[in-house]
Formats: sequence, C-alpha cells, structure tokens
Amino acid sequence: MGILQVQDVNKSFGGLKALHNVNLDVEEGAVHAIIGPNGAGKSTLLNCFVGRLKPDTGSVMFNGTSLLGIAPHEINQAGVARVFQTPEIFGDLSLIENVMIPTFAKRDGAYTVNAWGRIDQAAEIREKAEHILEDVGLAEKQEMHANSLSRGDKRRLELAMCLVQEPKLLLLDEPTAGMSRADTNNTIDLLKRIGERGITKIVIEHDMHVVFSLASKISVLAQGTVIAEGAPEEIKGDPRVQEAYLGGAHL
Ligand SMILES: Nc1ncnc2c1ncn2[C@@H]1O[C@H](COP(=O)(O)OP(=O)(O)OP(=O)(O)O)[C@@H](O)[C@H]1O
Repeated sequence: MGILQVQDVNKSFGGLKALHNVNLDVEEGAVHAIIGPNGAGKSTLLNCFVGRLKPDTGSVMFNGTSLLGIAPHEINQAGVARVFQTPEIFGDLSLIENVMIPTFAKRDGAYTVNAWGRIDQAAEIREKAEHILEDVGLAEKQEMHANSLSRGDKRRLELAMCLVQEPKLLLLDEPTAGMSRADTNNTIDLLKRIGERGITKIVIEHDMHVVFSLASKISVLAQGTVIAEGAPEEIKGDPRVQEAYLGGAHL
C-alpha cells in the first residue's frame, strides 16, 4: 500500500471538469512524476493534496490518514511539504533565518521576532538550518538577504525550507522552471541526493530531461484523466502519451 493513495478524485470549476476519477498510488521512497500538457489538471491535483482545494468527491489518504477537510498547516505537520512554482521566501530576511522559520512555525505555530527585528536564534535550530543550507549548496551565502539570490538559488532556498521540516512527502511543482541547463542539472543532482534520505517525492514537471532523470514512476494526466501510468521506459514508448502530451511528437 502506497504512502499516498488517491481514489476517484473529481474536481470541477463551474462547468469545467478539471479532474475526472483520478486514482494514484504513490509508493514510499518513490519519485513519482505527474506529467501532462498545459491545463491537464496537474496543479489542481497537487492543490488537493495540500488543502488548497477540496475535491468534489473522492479520497486522498496519506499514511492512512485522510488529508481532506484538514487545514494546510495540519497537512504540513503530518509530514507533507510543498515547493511552489514561484518560491515563497522571506526576501528581507537572511537565508539562515528563512530556513529557521519553518522549524519555529512547526514547533510553535509561529516564529518570534526580538526587539531588533531579528528572529530568535535558538542554537540547535540554527545548527540544523546551517546543515541544510550546506546540503543545498548555499552555506556560503547564509547571511545574505534572500532577495539578492538568483532565481535558481531562490528555489534551492525554498527546497531547504522544506527539508528542514523533515517531511515524509515532498511535493515539487516544476522544480526547474525558468532555470538554465546548468542550474537544472544541479537541481537534478540535488534532488537525487535528497532521495538518499528516503523522502517520497511527487514531481510535476514539463522538462522531460528532468522527469526521466529522476522519476521511478510516471503518471500521465490529460484533460483531467490519468491516461497512462508506469515506469519511465513504458511511458516513453506509449503512443497514447505521445499523442496526448506532444501531439504525436516523440518524448
Ligand atoms: N481556480 C480555478 N478556477 C477555474 N478554473 C481553474 C482553476 N484552477 C484551474 N482551472 C482550470 O482547470 C484546468 C486544469 O488546470 P491546472 O492548472 O490544474 O492544469 P496544469 O496541468 O497544472 O497546467 P499547467 O501545466 O499549465 O500548469 C485548466 O483548464 C484551468 O484553466
């Protein structure tokens, strides 16, 4: 039985059926990619996992617990973290502060600011944050303001903010969007290294180089329906996928 089980999920926006009887079984430790053309329903599905949207019908079970009807922060506390398409970071704070905040938020439900307008620097939390910044290759920039980072580094910082929460399931929404090829390859390497920690990952991605470098399983969505599912090699050769995804072009 998978760590995340999605059964018969339907979601409509007015007359538009964005998700139609979607089923998904994500195995623990897997890198499960969700691919599909623009408007296929990928983000809508991800939003149903993190409490941003509620399916009209169906169930989403994580580790045996339903994720439906509980608040986003409770889903987060249950061990689900998400990296967004546009990094959600605190631009005026340093990198180290950015990485410390989620730990406070998880522990206290908020973070505390002292009289100097700095976040309180509990030693053990700072140490943990330093290790994570080292892991994502940002150790040397830890005192810089997050605003001053390049786009690629901002995404790495957001990843660090997720990792510090020690999630069981990491949701990555286009983790390499807008990156140069070099940054994309660095991110692939980084995500592979993170894989060694046994964190299950769901990746939404348009870049097939990223998908085929990382995924152990791929689900293909088209017009709100899962049209194919399997190992990367199976998906690559599936004519339905080539037709739906690229209008017949080869993946
Ligand atoms: N809040 C909303 N209100 C109305 N329609 C929406 C809403 N969110 C998504 N949709 C529609 O639902 C469909 C699925 O959108 P979704 O963003 O999930 O697709 P996607 O596969 O993530 O696309 P992309 O790859 O372009 O990000 C689209 O037709 C979109 O216009």
